[in-house]
Amino acid sequence: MMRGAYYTATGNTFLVVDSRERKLSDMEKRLLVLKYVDGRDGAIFVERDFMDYYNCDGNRAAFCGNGARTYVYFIHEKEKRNLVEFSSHAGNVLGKVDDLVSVRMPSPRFLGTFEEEDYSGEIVVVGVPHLVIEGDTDKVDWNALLPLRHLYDANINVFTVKKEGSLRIRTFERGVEGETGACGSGATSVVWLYSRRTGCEKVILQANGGDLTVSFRDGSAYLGGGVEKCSEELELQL
Ligand SMILES: N[C@H](CCC[C@H](N)C(=O)O)C(=O)O
Repeated sequence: MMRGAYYTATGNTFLVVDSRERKLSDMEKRLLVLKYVDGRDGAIFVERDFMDYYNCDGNRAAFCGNGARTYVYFIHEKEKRNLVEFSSHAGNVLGKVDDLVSVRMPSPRFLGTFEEEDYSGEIVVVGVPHLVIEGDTDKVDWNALLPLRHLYDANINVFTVKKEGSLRIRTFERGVEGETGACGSGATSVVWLYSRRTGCEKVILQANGGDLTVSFRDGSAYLGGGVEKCSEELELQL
């Protein structure tokens, strides 16, 4: 019997499966995702020292920043540890619980710029690919952006600078195929570009589901924010 529960990380919603005692096959993971994610954005498989992540469409993604923060929160809850180190398909992750739940993110990689009819921006990988577009977050037409979502097989982030060090961000997530409450790797992609442009080393992002903080220290990007458990424990039938 596998046990799980639902969590939200700044509005990014997840099924968390406690797989510390029993590793599941890819087929078993896909089955649990399609059966139990039930409208959340994805599923986090908490394995011993490893996080596996699936989007709600049943496909694996290499990384999930808010998912990594939820992994850290889960281990903190169950094993009473404030420092949590684990690996993922995008490399090792260091996590910490203090007033925020924070993780060191995979190093951002710049892939280039894009220029289409009405939109232009940059392509950044933070474990997973993101398009970053500076624009009016009050007037986002996701339907008009769908061709870009598929052309680059990437998540799409639109951001506005509210004031120095304070951004508004909205994200359309691959594998959810819709706008989510927040996206940690997307937030990190946006801030990495903004920081290279302005030198700003700590940024608060207002996502739909709450605030995320991205800061840079010793060349690494750290993502911080809240995490909440929002259901009782469930018994998951394979
Ligand atoms: N919400 C996640 C991103 C999930 C990535 C997934 N949507 C994909 O790239 O396939 C985050 O907080 O980083």
